[in-house]
Amino acid sequence: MSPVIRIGTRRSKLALAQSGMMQRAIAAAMDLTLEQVPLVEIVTTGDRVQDRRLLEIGGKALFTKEIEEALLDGRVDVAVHSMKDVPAEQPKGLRIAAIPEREDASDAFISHQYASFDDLPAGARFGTASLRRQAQALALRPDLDIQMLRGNVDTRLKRLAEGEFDAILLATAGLNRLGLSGVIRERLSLDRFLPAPGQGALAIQTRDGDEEAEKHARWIAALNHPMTALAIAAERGAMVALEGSCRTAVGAHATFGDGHLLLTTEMLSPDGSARWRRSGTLGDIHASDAEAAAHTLGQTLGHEVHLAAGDQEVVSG
Ligand SMILES: NCc1[nH]cc(CCC(=O)O)c1CC(=O)O
Repeated sequence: MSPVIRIGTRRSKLALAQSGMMQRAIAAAMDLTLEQVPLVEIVTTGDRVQDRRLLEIGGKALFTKEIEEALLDGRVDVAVHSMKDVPAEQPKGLRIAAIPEREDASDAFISHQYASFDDLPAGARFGTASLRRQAQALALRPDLDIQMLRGNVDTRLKRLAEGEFDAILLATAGLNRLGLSGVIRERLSLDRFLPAPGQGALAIQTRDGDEEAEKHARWIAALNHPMTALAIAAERGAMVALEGSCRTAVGAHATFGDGHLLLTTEMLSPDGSARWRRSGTLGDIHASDAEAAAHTLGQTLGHEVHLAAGDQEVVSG
């Protein structure tokens, strides 16, 4: 049987786990076989370059660019991304057709010797390449020795196992999707380690335009989880307002309670010595324009954080 929808994916284990989940969901929703929804592996610059901070080689679009090119040329019909890695602006001709239900948004603490973040001894070697995780860790524990740690999840766990670090942080969602939740020593509180905007969620991207592509987008829309999409709209609104520079440590997380969407967003100085945070709520979450309102809430709070940080030195290096 010939393919009906081809899914472009990075070939890291995490990307394959995530796109495999979506392959099964799409096949089930459309009553297709898995062979009719094949995975097409694409190597991205972000996968090839493992030794420098992403922002030094051009930012997070490096994980999505080659896949988006394949989508635009019609080599694939759908792309599955970690929401966290999707830049604020969609390239012309592409759109996010669905945001499935979010996994756990938290960060996970992983260590062989220490059971929790608070158990780390003075000067412990703490591996991360994320400015946000670095700043949040230093805000609580300025004594930590932050060390550069890039690479996919397996590489990071291997380097921890080899004794290069005392502890590392990884997204809980990625570990859960890989069946590696057993390595987690502590699920960090969302309050102390406010996640990256979109952490734990996936984005299903499609092409605009021709009738075939529109048909795919309508099918894919069945996988959208409206409450997740609303939370993501708010978090990404904050991200847009805060990302004046890619050298900032930014967190944003939205949750639901009492019929309200609650958003918290923050920016930190890279050394964690300063932290600016705002929270706000959106009441009418079932209104037809709720997503736009959530995005506006995010932008407003992000802007307030930006103003509060003012001319402070939030840029390192
Ligand atoms: N930047 C890499 C990346 N992009 C998405 C995830 C995890 C999965 C997710 O957040 O949904 C990870 C790895 C990590 O931060 O541990």
